[in-house]
Amino acid sequence: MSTFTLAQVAEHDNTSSCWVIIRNKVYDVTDFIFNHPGGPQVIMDYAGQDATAAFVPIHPSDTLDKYLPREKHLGALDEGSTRELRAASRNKGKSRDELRVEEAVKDKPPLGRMINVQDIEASFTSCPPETAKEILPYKAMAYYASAADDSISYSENARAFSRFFFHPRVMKAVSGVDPSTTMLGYKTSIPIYISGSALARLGHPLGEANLTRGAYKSGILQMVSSNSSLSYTQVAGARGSSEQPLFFQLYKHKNDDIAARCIREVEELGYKAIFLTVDALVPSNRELDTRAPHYLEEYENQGKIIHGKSTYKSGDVSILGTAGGLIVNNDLDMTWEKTIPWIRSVTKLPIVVKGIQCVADAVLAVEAGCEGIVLSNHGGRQLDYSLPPMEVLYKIRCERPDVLEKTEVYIDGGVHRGTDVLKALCLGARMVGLGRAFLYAQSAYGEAGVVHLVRILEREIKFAMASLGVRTVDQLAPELVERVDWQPLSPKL
Ligand SMILES: Cc1cc2nc3c(=O)[nH]c(=O)nc-3n(C[C@H](O)[C@H](O)[C@H](O)COP(=O)(O)O)c2cc1C
Repeated sequence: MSTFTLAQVAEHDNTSSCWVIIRNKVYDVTDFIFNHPGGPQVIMDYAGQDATAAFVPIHPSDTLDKYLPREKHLGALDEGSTRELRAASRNKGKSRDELRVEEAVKDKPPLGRMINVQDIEASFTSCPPETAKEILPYKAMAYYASAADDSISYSENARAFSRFFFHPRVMKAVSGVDPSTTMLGYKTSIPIYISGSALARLGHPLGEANLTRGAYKSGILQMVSSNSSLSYTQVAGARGSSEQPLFFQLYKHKNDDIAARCIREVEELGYKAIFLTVDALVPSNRELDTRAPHYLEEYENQGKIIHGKSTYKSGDVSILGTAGGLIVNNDLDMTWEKTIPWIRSVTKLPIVVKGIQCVADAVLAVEAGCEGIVLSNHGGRQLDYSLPPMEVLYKIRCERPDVLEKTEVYIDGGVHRGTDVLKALCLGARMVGLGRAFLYAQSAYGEAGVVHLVRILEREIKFAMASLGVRTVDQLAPELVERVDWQPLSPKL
């Protein structure tokens, strides 16, 4: 095997020839941008250098084997350079942000103090530290919490639930309330699932494995992101048993062969359904995330912008942010007529379309024969001012209730309470997904946090079901909720 010195790698730091070091191995990533989403970060920021620390939390361990041709795996660093890198990393010291996180982790409240979903999420500015956002490295917080433009859809997703009130029924037998149900035929202990969200390892070294194990222990279902930070094999390997169902969220690659390989891979690994994401094909404007490197630079310099020394020069603003690079290869030309039959030709797995934002598309998904749809605006992270999914669900209930009979309808975005879940089920949703809440729970408390989050929601759901006068989820009906045209005095955000 060839060996290289640090100086030799450093020579290749231009756009016509980009080499990087990852875990002491040397790779030529010049064309990587074209082959794998996520390439751009490595190329732009780490050409000629050691990219390990930036690469590892974002890319699964099999990324380079899968997407970078063998001839681009150049060899290893020589022994002297490896020692030099090791010494440099020992001497580098901790960043101010790393020290802040260490302190926050020490002060983290015990899990038992977390009595609702908001406790786990907590605000980034709350003092003393109140868990997830505080214990997250700034970059992870900015990526997880960010939303599009002015975050209007993000806040309204949650607020929409405040416009729905219950008509509880009394004198109904409700002992032994049972919130279990099924999704695509797979059993779940409560009607919530983990919605596929990228890069769980930014928040916790075990990342998606925390979600998978937590889902197993609490008996709920998990959708795994195309952009998970563990490989699809590693996530499947984290299952509590080979019977534990996993669903796969697909960003369809523009190259059909690469997309087909991905679908076949997850089918062989035992994933049970394809959730095709259709609402986030192009990078969106998430300013908290875009600003994160600038914020960190100032934070590390105790608030000072060191002019002339900044790594971020004028005209250098990239809205790609932490994950923009992950979706640069998406198929932008998907259609109902072409894409759904194409996926059917590749796999026998059920197809669910994730990211339906209006009644017309819900109808088209049914006509295309999809086994399910997710009403979602990507947690308000894509197109600001897209309607809250709860309002879309209400419109479907009013205008095309047949959709709710013909396919399974799921909803996500802004869900924080058991009552939110039940309002959606009353209107005809079968299941409700949560994205950020699970990322925060696993970041702050690992697998135990995931189980705890499910327990919180289970308690709230059971309480609300009994109070509504229903014993099983199939008794939740539209008559039990009413949409009001006024807003509570302090609607939740
Ligand atoms: C950090 C983050 C990453 C996400 N990554 C993906 C993804 O890779 N694929 C996808 O279809 N949706 C992704 N989503 C959207 C979620 O699946 C889900 O639709 C959304 O988070 C629901 O809103 P909530 O966070 O308010 O619960 C992501 C959401 C977040 C917050």
